[in-house]
Amino acid sequence: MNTETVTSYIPHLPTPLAVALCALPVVYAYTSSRQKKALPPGPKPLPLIGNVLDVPREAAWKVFKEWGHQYGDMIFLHTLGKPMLIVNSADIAFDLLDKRSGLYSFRPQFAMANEVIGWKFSLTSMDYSEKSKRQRKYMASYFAKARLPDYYPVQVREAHQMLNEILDDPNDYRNAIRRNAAGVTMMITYGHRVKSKDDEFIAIADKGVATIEAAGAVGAHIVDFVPWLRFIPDWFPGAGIKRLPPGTRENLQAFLHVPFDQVKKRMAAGTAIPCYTTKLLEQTKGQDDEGVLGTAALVYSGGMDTTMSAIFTAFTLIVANPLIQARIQAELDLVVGKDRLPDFSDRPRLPYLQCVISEALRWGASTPVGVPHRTSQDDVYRGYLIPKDTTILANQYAMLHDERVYPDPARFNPDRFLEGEGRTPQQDPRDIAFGFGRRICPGKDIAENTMWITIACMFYAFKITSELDKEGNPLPVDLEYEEFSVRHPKPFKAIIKPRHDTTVDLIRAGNEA
Ligand code: HEM
Repeated sequence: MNTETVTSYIPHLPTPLAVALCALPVVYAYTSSRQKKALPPGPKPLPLIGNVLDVPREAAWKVFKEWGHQYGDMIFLHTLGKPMLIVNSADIAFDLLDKRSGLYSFRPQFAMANEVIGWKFSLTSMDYSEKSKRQRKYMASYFAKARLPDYYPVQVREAHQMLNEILDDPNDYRNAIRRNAAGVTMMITYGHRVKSKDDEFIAIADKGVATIEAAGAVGAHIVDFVPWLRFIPDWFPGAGIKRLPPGTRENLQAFLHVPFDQVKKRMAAGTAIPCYTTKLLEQTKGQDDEGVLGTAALVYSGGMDTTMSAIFTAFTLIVANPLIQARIQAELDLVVGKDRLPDFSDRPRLPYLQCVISEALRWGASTPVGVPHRTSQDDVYRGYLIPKDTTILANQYAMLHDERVYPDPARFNPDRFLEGEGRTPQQDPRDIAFGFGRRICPGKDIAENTMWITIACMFYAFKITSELDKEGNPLPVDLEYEEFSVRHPKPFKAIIKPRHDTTVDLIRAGNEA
C-alpha cells in the first residue's frame, strides 16, 4: 500500500476534522449556570445542525486560519453535541495545553475507529489516565534524549543503504527514502532488518495502519454518536451500520501481533536483537504485554508517515531552492570534507543545516491540526467558558504560518533561525510541530534525527534538481500539498547526480561498512 493513500487516516491523527463533518448534529446544550459565561466567538450555528455546514471538507486548517481574521485566535464550533475549539495561536496553545494540561489532556472518543475496528489499543486515543501515563513512560524512557546516540548506528546504516539504492535507481528515490525510514523504525522497534522495499513486515504494518480508512471520516458513523450500537453482533439486522471491509480487523490484529510474536519467539530462542520490544518485555516481566505490543505498533503507525512527510518537505524545498542547496553543501563540504559521509558527530558544526531542518518542520506543518485534545472539566480562559468535553484542535498549520511570529511565512527561509551576530532567531517551530503538554509527541527527537541524517547524507552525496526544460533550466517545483491529517508534498521527478567523482566510491563503501 502506497503511504500517500493512507495518510488521511493515520490512526495517530484520526481525521479530527471529520468530527465536524458528519451526520446527526446536535447543537451543544449548556446548563444555565454555564450560560453566565460567553463561549469563544465563532460562526453562528444553525438550529439543529450547528456549524456542520461551515466546516470545509478540504484543508480546513487553512480556512480556520483565515477565520482568525474575523473571530480571533480562538474559534468555537458547535458540532454533534460535541463542542469544538480551534486554537490558532501558539501562545494560547501554550497557555491551555501546556500550562493547564491537567484539564486539557483527554482525547475525544471515536467509537467506529476505537471500538469497532480496534484502535482503542492506541495511546493516541486514550484519555489521560494511569494506563496512558504508563505507556508514555515506556516510550519516554526508550526515546529519551540521553538514549538517542544508541540508535545513531542504525540511522546511519539505513541512510547509507538509501544512498546506494538511489545510485542504483535514482528515479525511485521516494521508495528509497521510505525504506530508509521504515528500516530505522523496524530495527529500533522489533530488531527487524528491512532489506528491501518489499519487506514482509512493512507490508503487514502498512495494511494494519490502513485499517483506519475503514472508519471513513471518523465520526461519519452512527456508532460514533450512539456508542452502545457497537455491541450489536454483526449478524443482527441493521448491523451494517458498523460493517467493515473484509479483513479489516484481521489486518489490524496482524499488524499488532505478527512482529511482536516474532520478537517473543526470538527472545525464547536467545536470538533476539535488542530493541524497544525486548527491552520493554524484560522490564514489564509479562505484566503488561498489551501495553508493550500497543506502543510498539504505535512507533510505526505514529512515526512513519509523519517522519516521511517532514523528510519529503525538506527534500522538496531544498530542491526547489538551489541556492539553499548550495549553502547546505558548502557547509557540509567544509565540515565533513571529501573522504567520508556525514555522521551525527558533525551535527553541532552544521548550524545552517539545522536551520533548514527547523524551517522544513515549520513550513511543512506535517500534522496540521495535531491530535485533538479534550477538556476533562469546564474552564474559563480570557473570560470565555470552555466547557467540559470540548474537543481542542491546535491549528499547528496556522501557528507555524502565523505572520506575527514568522514574518513572510510562505517563504522558505532557514535564516529565520540563525543565531549570533546580533540576530534574534524566530520561535523554534519544534515547540509547536510536535504538539503540547502532557500529550506531546514522545518520538519528536528520534524523528528529527532520522530526518537530519537522511537530508545530510542525501545532499552531501547528490546534486538534485527538478526536471529540466528544453533549454536545460530546472522547471519550477510544484509546492502544493496533498492535504490530509498528515500532509505530504506532491511527488515530483528529480534529477539526482553524484556530486563528485569520489562520491560513488564513498557511497558503495558506506554500504559495506
Ligand atoms: C516529524 C515527525 C512527527 C511529527 C510531526 C509528530 C507529531 C505529533 C503530534 C502533533 C502529536 C500530538 C501531540 C498532542 O496531542 O499535542 C504526536 C503524538 C504522538 N506521536 Fe508523534 N510525531 C512525529 C513522529 C513520531 C515518532 C517517530 C513517533 C514514535 C517513535 C511518534 C509517536 C507519537 C505518539 C505515541 C503520540 C501520542 C502521544 C499521546 O497521545 O500521549 N511520533 N505526534
